[in-house]
Amino acid sequence: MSLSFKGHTVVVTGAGGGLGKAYSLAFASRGANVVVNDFNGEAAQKVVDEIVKAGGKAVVNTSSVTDGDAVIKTAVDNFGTVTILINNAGILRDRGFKNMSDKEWDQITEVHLHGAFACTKAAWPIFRKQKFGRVINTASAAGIYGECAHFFGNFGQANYSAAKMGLIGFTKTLAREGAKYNIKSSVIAPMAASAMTETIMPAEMLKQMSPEYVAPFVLSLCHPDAPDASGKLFELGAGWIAEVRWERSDGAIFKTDASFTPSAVKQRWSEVIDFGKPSYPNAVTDVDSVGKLEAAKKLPSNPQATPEVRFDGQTVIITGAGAGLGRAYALMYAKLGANVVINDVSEKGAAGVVDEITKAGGKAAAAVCSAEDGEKIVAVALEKFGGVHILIANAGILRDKSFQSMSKAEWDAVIAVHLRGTYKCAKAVWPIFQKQKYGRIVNTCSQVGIYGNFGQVNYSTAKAAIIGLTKTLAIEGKKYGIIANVIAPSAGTAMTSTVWPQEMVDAFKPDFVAPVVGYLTSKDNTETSGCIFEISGGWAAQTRWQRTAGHGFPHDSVYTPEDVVAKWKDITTFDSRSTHPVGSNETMEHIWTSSSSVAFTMVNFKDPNAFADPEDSKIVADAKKHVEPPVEYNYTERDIILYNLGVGATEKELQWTFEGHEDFAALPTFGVIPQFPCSTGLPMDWLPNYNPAKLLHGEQYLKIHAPIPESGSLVNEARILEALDKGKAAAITTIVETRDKSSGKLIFENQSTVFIRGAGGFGGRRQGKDRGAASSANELPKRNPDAVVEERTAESQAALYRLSGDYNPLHIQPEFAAIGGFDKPILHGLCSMGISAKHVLKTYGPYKDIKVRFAGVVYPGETIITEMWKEGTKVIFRVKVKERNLVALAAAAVTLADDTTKAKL
Ligand SMILES: CCCCCCC[C@@H](O)CC(=O)SCCNC(=O)CCNC(=O)[C@H](O)C(C)(C)COP(=O)(O)OP(=O)(O)OC[C@H]1O[C@@H](n2cnc3c(N)ncnc32)[C@H](O)[C@@H]1OP(=O)(O)O
Repeated sequence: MSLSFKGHTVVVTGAGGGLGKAYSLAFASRGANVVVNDFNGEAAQKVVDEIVKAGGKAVVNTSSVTDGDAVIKTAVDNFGTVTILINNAGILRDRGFKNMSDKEWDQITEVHLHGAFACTKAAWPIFRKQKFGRVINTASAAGIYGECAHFFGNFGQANYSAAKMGLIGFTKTLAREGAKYNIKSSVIAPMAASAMTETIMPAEMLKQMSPEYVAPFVLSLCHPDAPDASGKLFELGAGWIAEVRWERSDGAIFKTDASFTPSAVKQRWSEVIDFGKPSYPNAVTDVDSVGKLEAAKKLPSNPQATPEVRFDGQTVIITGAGAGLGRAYALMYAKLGANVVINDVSEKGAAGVVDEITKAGGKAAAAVCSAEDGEKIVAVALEKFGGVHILIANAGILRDKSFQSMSKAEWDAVIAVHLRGTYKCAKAVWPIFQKQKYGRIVNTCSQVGIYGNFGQVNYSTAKAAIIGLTKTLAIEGKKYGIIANVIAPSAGTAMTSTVWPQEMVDAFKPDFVAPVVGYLTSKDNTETSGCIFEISGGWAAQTRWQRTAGHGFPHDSVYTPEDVVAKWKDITTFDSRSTHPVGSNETMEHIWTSSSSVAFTMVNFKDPNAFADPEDSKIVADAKKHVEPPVEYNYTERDIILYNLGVGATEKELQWTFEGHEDFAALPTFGVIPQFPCSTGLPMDWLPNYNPAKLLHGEQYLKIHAPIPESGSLVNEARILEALDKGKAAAITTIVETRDKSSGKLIFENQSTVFIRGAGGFGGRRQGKDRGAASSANELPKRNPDAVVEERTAESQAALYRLSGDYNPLHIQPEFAAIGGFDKPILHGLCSMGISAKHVLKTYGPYKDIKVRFAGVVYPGETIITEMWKEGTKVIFRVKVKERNLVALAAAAVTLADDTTKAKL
């Protein structure tokens, strides 16, 4: 199949450079007429010239995207119609949330949201009439995850994250509204090199991150013969493409009576966030709310956590609290000891709730104004109660209309109250929360924002945008003790009564949502932040992203739209390889891997040929095909302490040996431990003359991808990466990826080489391939070491260390050691590594990867000398055994953590 766009007219906004230019050239090269929109007329003209020179047809349009009519008119005037609209124009106004100005917020909303609305709105009637239309909206990893990859060195994108996530909601509703008219809308989160990234990316990667690697996919989404991708979200870059969808936990159902309290929610919180039985909803109707409410009614009273969740002395601001959900929250907080600020535009409504609370002996004050007047509301809290600890942004309105007939005023009103109102309130409490290093925020989304809904394009966009905003707040607030979550509640309120039947309005009481909000904003919630919860009638569940493993096209040439169609299944199949990314770093890693010949992370462990090498002998090729089933590793603080002690941490170093210390943490080399149950399971008996007593640890590489949790469940996957025939010996390298069990987030990558004496002679490769940072070849600088640390190991060091998971008898049993050729048991290689890495950590601070070669044996009781040389971001080191003046660790180095990683490690 060849995908031609002859007869199509494509409008590309922001097409003077970057992605927009790449789209324009690609469409034109396949026969489409192109309107190259850019406010920079010169840049747009250059693109048009290039197209025309190549024999294509294109015209310039320099209107602002907010003047969608003018943009689309250029298409109609020049080519008679428009069939495809690529909403690509965008700007950045990055700023930490505290310092973000309203102007910076509004400018982003204006271009991304109002711009996409205006252009799509102008094209829509034409699409409907001709019964064909394609819309591509441009989101970003920043929108999906609330942050841009730290690779780009970027923090401070609350405005951009909100707008980009808003466009995902926008697309989902457009897809529903257009279905009947063959109008399909998809949304992409592309990663491509730009002026901004040029300074920090290696040249090879820059080439592969070019917009040319994004454009073919966009073409494939727009072609009439391509697979249907309407309403779908894709992440892509450097030739790697994956689909992203929502995944929801089964959640917990609570008895809907007086025992449904924040304490009851606390008691069963682990059930709410348990993804053991996930579902993949696609629409607001994909939940049996009535069934759940019925089930809730039949339950016995809810068990309560002790001590009770309370809010004594805390002040809560609730917007839109004059009725409905806001009122229910207010009554609950007041009952549990909080001072409550009741914000509402209705004076009567606010006064009524204040009265109700005061009469019941509680404390409340009214703030009668729009939610957009965040400062005024906060001023009331400060004046009446002297502070603020919790913000519930709840105010909202509906202006439902089909997209075709929605007016700009209806669009603007909903975006203003929901999105800008939420922003303004969060902005007003932020400096207070930052200063007091405490704050809780619950923002209000809706299932309509998550899944899209017919007739609510304004509402779904605003609500989705609130998800993006909240995720950024969670990220930026973390170091200040600020926790922010977003809820999608369904309850019978004045607002829903306009769209729900009365019996549902009566049944789904706002009181059945409030306790979850209470728990989320309590002191008791110290972990859950940046998450989305769907709540209705006693049921609460968490909703998160799930992403396919996707497909990475090879980089020898740019892939084509036809290639995309051929690989559609790989791109869009959700299976056991799918992940639950929570940050854009994971996207970056994926892209980085797919575009780098030396990185091995994120390999497809299920692909038996993942490490196939034409130079391998048959026996090696077969061994590499072995796929070990994933193995779990569960641990607690106790395991961390045991490990830390095993590598010489002392009772004086409480951050490593006392779980109550405020900086309690695992030493970074703990990262080699969780893989043990998995990597040691890989069969080695295919090697000739294999004798486990002759096995020595040869090399180790550890990369730490994410902060090490203090406890948890991790899942390991292991494969043989390389098998070298060293003649007399075999050098076998395994690769293990260790992920967080619930989020799927990559935490560690290990590459371990074992040297098995007497097991060579099986043929094939003798020298290893370049494994990038994992390769061992560090020349020692020709100067004296910059730092030296000495530490005597204990006679019992190996006996203690082995309890962390390496039970090899070589380290404890004299007879076994004798078979291995040693007079007495030897120290674990990884124990020596852990001790010396601790020296590096104490001298130079945290690092994000480490590699060593075990060059000589260390015996327990001997003294380790770590010599260090700082070379830029690397610390090269060598370990000697003092008593025998022998090198034990050679070719050793760490890469120091940059500032961003440091904050996270
Ligand atoms: C979690 C994942 C699983 C991990 C399981 C680990 C289980 C643990 O319980 C086991 C341990 O902890 S053992 C203790 C730690 N290790 C040691 O003490 C080994 C110390 N090293 C040695 O004795 C020698 O270097 C020795 C014996 C390794 C090599 O010495 P020689 O035989 O003299 O080799 P040499 O002549 O110098 O070189 C031959 C070829 O081999 C390559 N090579 C050398 N040292 C290597 C090493 N450490 N790792 C990998 N390759 C190594 C050389 O480059 C050379 O290659 P070529 O011939 O192609 O040039």
